[in-house]
Amino acid sequence: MSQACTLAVVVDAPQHSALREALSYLSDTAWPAGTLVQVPLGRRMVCGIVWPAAAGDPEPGVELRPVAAALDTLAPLPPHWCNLVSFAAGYYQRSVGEVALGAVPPELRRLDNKQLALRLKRLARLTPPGGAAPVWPDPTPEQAAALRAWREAGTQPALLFGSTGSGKTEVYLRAVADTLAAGRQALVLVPEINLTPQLEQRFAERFPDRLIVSLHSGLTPAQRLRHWLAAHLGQADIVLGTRMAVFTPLPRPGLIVVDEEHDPSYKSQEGARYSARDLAVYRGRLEQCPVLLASATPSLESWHQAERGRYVRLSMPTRIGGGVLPTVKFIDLNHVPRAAAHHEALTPPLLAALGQRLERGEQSLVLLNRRGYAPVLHCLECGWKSGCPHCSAWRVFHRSDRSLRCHHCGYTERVPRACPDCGNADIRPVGRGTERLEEQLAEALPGARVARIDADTTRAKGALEAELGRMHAGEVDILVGTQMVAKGHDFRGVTLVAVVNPDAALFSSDFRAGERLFALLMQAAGRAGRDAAQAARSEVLVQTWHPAHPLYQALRTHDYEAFAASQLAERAMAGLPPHAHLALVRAEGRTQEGAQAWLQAAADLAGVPQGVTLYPPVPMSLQRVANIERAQMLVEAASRPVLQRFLADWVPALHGLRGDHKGLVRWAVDVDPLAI
Ligand SMILES: Nc1ncnc2c1ncn2[C@@H]1O[C@H](COP(=O)(O)OP(=O)(O)OP(=O)(O)O)[C@@H](O)[C@H]1O
Ligand SMILES: [Zn+2]
Repeated sequence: MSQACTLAVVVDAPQHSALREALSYLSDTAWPAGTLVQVPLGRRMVCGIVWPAAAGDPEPGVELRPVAAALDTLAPLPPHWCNLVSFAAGYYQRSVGEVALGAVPPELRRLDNKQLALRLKRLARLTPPGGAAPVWPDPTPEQAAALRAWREAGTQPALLFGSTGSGKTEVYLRAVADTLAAGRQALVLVPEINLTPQLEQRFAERFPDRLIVSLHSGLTPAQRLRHWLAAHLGQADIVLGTRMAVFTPLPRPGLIVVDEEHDPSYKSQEGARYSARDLAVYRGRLEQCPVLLASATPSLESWHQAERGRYVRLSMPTRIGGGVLPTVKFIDLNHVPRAAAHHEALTPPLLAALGQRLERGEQSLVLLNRRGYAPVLHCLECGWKSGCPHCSAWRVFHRSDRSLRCHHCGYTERVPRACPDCGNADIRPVGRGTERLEEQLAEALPGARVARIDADTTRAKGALEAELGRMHAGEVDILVGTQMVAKGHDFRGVTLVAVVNPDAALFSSDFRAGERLFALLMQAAGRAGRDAAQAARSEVLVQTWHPAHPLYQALRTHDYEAFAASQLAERAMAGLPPHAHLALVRAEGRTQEGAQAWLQAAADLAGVPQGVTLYPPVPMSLQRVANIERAQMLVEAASRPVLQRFLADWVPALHGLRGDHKGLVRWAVDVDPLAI
């Protein structure tokens, strides 16, 4: 057989995770970069992608093996796609192969040319649904100005900073229309697609003659493959997806929208811990395509970029219809009778406000960011608490199935009838979660139609859509829920948003906790008074022990800008992002000492350059999960390039440390971590 050339191929090989670059294979065809291939690795046959890199010289004495097969029925992945993947792998310190193969549908890896040809043929059946000619509302003056400024911005990233209910969606729908008219494709990223079934509907109505596909983890493997192929082959004009969709190959990219760009779910929490928002901005630059970030509460990173003029800021302070934002009031728990304040989530003023909405036939939203019935069970006799035997956490009491469940490792048991330690029958729930709150509301307000939305009530397929549908149809008076109810919904009948007690985040050790809480409360507040006719009597009630806290005062005046300015000033003083750049090295081991010893050994390997600080290893705040001890070490640098250069030198060497540390289970680097 003639073996004409050597190809660089990336493979996903977890057992060789130190293999960060491409491997060399022989091939008698010079497959172009971006071609999927089957190659031998050890004794296995694995899927790989031909990479646009010079194939390295084989080590002397090593015989190169041939490419076994190429999936050449598929158009090669475009060069920009390969560049994006290479960048992401380098930036987040993972192997190119892991990121590359992780970004193609798993189904694709299993197909041969014949099977793929069949799928491609079936793809022709994907056609736009058609439908009535769309009705486009006239843009408001603010929307029109934002669009003008966006068109002038060209390929400079834009931050669409618009109040909740200011009609940001309408602006990017128009931007998408521009893009399609220019013959290009639009990629629209949203935090969680299931939370916004309305959005897909809106896109379908506006673009009846265009093929719109979605990409998210809720699809079947076959659907995911079909949608991905439609995007890659240019058949789909619009791709609507969650963070994973940032890697969708597009032959004619013309626009990337990142809606609710502040949302933490854009940052992956496993594998390559990438930020889809940051990669979207990088991708825009790479492909010379505009990027539109939208939020009422931008991340401080994006806000900072807008302040520095790197992003064009498009402001839309006014709500559609001219409605005002709801009045924010605080229920000072210090002034509520003590028993009521400590033991009941529902203070008399809160119940009165809810009762008033019931009388008027208006809807209320009650936010409590903790699911389950109670966070812990407690024995009044001996002090036993429902700890998880495998984690440093309490197990949560779920009343619906009378279980004690660990939310970290999943360990579940039936609730004991009596205290497992002393046999006392009087064990009680302490504190409350949404399940208990729902029960207390139903008791306190007989006749009210109370519903609940959280991760427990929405596990079944279609359950969330059904509940949201009932809410939109006015069949629910009071909706209780976690942060899921605060996001993006265009509820028309809500005039009261109550927040039971969000204080914990005020005193968190995590420097981003304040930013997250402020965004959550602003977003929750944004669900009230969206119908301009009801806006003036809409209210937000926050129950708190600290009504004078500056965060709450900024919330009272809906003043994101003041909040952002004070936070950024604090972060500048403290040397925190976006004024500094962080990475976390995490180690998990059978013992805490083992995990920390590995981190210490890693630190000893580092030649720490000027501008980089390496902090000592410490236990993570949730120290043990599923019997694994966790520790972390913070790396701080004055600038992004300094951090990147340091990590690029240091992290590859850490792969060699493993052998000396038997107690180590795994380790990983988190670049730009969300929480520390
Ligand atoms: N120009 C317009 N004319 C009439 N109605 C509009 C216009 N623009 C938007 N709307 C309507 O106003 C409501 C709020 O718009 P939208 O949901 O886009 O707000 P948003 O800025 O995305 O809010 P949030 O940040 O809270 O999600 C929607 O019901 C939308 O249909
Ligand atoms: Zn556990």
